[in-house]
Amino acid sequence: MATPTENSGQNASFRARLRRERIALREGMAPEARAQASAVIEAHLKELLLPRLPGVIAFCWPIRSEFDARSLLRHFLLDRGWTACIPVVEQVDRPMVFRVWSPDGAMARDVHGIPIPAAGPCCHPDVILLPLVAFDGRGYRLGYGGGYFDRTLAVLNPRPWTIGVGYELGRVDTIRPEPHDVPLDFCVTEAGVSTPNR
Ligand SMILES: Nc1nc2c(c(=O)[nH]1)N(C=O)[C@@H](CNc1ccc(C(=O)N[C@@H](CCC(=O)O)C(=O)O)cc1)CN2
Ligand SMILES: Nc1ncnc2c1ncn2[C@@H]1O[C@H](COP(=O)(O)OP(=O)(O)OP(=O)(O)O)[C@@H](O)[C@H]1O
Repeated sequence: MATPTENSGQNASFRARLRRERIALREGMAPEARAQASAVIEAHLKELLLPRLPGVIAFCWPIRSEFDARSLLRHFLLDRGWTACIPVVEQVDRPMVFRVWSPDGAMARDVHGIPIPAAGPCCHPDVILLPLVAFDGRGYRLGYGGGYFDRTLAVLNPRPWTIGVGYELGRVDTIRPEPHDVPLDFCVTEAGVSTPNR
């Protein structure tokens, strides 16, 4: 029988392989297919968010062909009273902080080279849009393997609503969750809004 160390080693290589595979699939999407799926995702996010009272919403600056939430924010949320913010990695392997973003604000880069607002107050999001590399039916997600969202959700009090956002090509039977993985409240893809079944 495998020891726990062997199991966690196998899990780590399974997750690393899944990440590589699903990032490659996403980056290989045809531009028209991505645009079409993105428009549908945006419509589903509107269904989910617009009936709510405006609050503070966190999103990630899109990299590596992730869904781009900026049009939703610019055209539907900011002028209805929502405030947008972006997670900032200030220190490697530490929880992230959130910095208010506005469309015309200056940008800088975090320690991983991801665009972040150059300045601006910190805030506490009510809702977070989390990019998905892979996800499963129980609402567990894989990102780029930094553990940043799990670390951040472990310390955010009150806990924001978490909405995983990605393409159907990220869906898998199981990401093989580990004890630190925090499940999502919702997953939104071009196939619709799903409430994870746990
Ligand atoms: N657009 C976007 N921004 C985001 C996230 C995300 O998923 N998407 N994050 C979600 O949590 C956080 C950053 N997560 C990261 C997790 C791991 C690595 C990382 O290990 N980078 C390696 C190089 C990776 C590579 O070569 O591709 C490194 O910097 O050494 C970077 C960022 C915050 N910002
Ligand atoms: N709450 C936590 N406290 C301490 N370490 C953590 C915590 N959450 C995650 N980690 C560490 O981060 C590592 C990477 O986590 P994981 O593989 O879940 O990343 P990910 O969810 O894909 O990344 P990201 O959130 O950055 O997109 C884990 O192996 C674990 O060691």
